[in-house]
Amino acid sequence: MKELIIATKNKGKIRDFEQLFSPFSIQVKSLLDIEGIEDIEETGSTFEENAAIKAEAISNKFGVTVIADDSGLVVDALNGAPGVYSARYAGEDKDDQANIEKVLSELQGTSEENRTARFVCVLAVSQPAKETFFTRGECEGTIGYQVKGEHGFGYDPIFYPLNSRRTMAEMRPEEKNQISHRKKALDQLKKWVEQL
Ligand SMILES: O=c1nc[nH]c2c1ncn2[C@H]1C[C@H](O)[C@@H](COP(=O)(O)OP(=O)(O)OP(=O)(O)O)O1
Ligand SMILES: [Mg+2]
Repeated sequence: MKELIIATKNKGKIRDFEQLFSPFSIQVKSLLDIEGIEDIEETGSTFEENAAIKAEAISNKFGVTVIADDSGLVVDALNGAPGVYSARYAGEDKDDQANIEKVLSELQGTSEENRTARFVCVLAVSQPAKETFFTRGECEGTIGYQVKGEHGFGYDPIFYPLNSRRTMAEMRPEEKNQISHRKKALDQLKKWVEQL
């Protein structure tokens, strides 16, 4: 089976990608499969910049094609926060629960119609001797008032996709992967993936 390296250490993303790539018969390899990869500092101020930093660091190190995913939650009432800082919103230790609590507390007193938000996923593709390119997917929704659901990761337990009465964490992985920002970003890579 063909293999593709995704420059991530996030187990939730890895599970999403394993499922999203399985129809293409592509085996996903992550940074958890390769020993001794240090955390890559995400010094950019956009999803594109951070995705490129991650993809190029690993692609240059091994001389192979690499995809990276930089993603996050953009909340309108918080002027776009946590955005590119989603993973580190409540501190450097990247604690999903603490991040969720911080978003809910910042939104205290914000009415239902003002709780609009979207998940954004930018994929960067870095190939030897080629220029890095990007795709982007977004999933619109609203932020709830409490955590609900056991599936998924990150902010899934407080995110209601548009027209859904369930949070993303209440959906089975196959359901999430039909509507997610990650799925939409990967859809735009379909032609490229098929020629791998
Ligand atoms: O489908 C999702 N469902 C829920 N939450 C999500 C999703 N997609 C991204 N998120 C959140 C998780 C994390 O708080 C941030 C990503 O941060 P981001 O830097 O891209 O990833 P990360 O540091 O966890 O792993 P890595 O950089 O190794 O890929 O957005
Ligand atoms: Mg990160």
